[in-house]
Amino acid sequence: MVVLAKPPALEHISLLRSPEPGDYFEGIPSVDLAGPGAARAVVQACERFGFFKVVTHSVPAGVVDRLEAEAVRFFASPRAVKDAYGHASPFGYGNKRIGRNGDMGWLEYLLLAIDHASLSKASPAPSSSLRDAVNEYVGAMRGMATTVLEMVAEGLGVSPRGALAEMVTGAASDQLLRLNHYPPCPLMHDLMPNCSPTGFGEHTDPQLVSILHSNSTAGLQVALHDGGHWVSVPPDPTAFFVIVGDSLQVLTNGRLRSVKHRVVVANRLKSRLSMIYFGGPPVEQRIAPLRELLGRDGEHSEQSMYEEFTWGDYKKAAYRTRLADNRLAPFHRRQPPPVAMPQASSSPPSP
Ligand SMILES: C=C1C[C@]23C[C@H]1CC[C@H]2[C@@]12CCC[C@@](C)(C(=O)O1)[C@H]2[C@@H]3C(=O)O
Ligand SMILES: O=C(O)CCC(=O)C(=O)O
Repeated sequence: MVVLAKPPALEHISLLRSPEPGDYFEGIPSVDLAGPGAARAVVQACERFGFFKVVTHSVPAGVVDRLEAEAVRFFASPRAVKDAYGHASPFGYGNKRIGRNGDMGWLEYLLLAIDHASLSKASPAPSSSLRDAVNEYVGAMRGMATTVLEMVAEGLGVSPRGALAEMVTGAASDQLLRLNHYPPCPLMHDLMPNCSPTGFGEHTDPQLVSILHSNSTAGLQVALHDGGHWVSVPPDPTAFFVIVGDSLQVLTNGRLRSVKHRVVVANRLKSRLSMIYFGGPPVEQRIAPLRELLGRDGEHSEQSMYEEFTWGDYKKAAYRTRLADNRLAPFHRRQPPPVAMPQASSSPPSP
């Protein structure tokens, strides 16, 4: 048996089967947020996939292009310059290491905290032009997150319509932006053409919603709720992708489900560049199913599937986990014992 050694740069990075052209999944729902029936379409997509594509939106191309150009410039700068922006812990520049517990991927990134509507002082800004581009981009993402969450509320019959949206746009909300750069890895493809390095390992996002944009290099895969198969998402730099997070799953008592996703670095020539906005609530926010979804006026048709927690509790627990862990599992309520059927006195004893 021939055992091929992984190049040292790839040590600790797991390999995935290289996707084939036929792996592109064409069934990802597309939603025009301004179109008729958008609220229903958003809820349906979130229930079925926990993921959808926003096709018609009002984010000017210039806002995306400006941030993308800043990101390209930053990632092209010398390593020493990038390292000056901190080894992401959690904010700042990170290279291969994700989180604190040993996860590694074939990428470099800049993870930034957002205070209300602009880059937080806790996040180092590589340049004032990058800071401006981030602030402008985050403004657009907050707008889109608001629309999406208002539609979720409307589609589920929750009032007020802003109940979910205000959790991520209020002054104390906990928002993040990550710029990811996945360089190609031709050496790996020469060694093992059927395998590709993991760019970003499988995980669900802890927040309510995440909004992803990428250039035209493929790599994103999502796990289908129906069967758990991994499918490749066709890239579309004119669109945005909305990802349901764990907190929205709990707030809707499991009606909308967070989606597992990952990135595989399969293009041997071109970098993938992605920008992802994470909409999280204030630290003190109680995360529990919305009252309307548990039945009204004491007519308790449905019980909460989760133990109650705050976003602060969840985040603290999340930072102790590995990327692929199921972070909601510890908060799942155990099913109440089944109610015993009364025995009819005339029934014969069971054998
Ligand atoms: C192993 C990790 C890495 C975490 C924390 C912990 C579990 C979940 C990861 C994420 C996933 C979504 C974005 C992020 C920013 C988040 O909020 O949770 C990530 C964070 C990080 O990259 O630092
Ligand atoms: O780069 C991508 O397409 C996905 C990135 C991602 O999942 C993340 O940054 O949490």
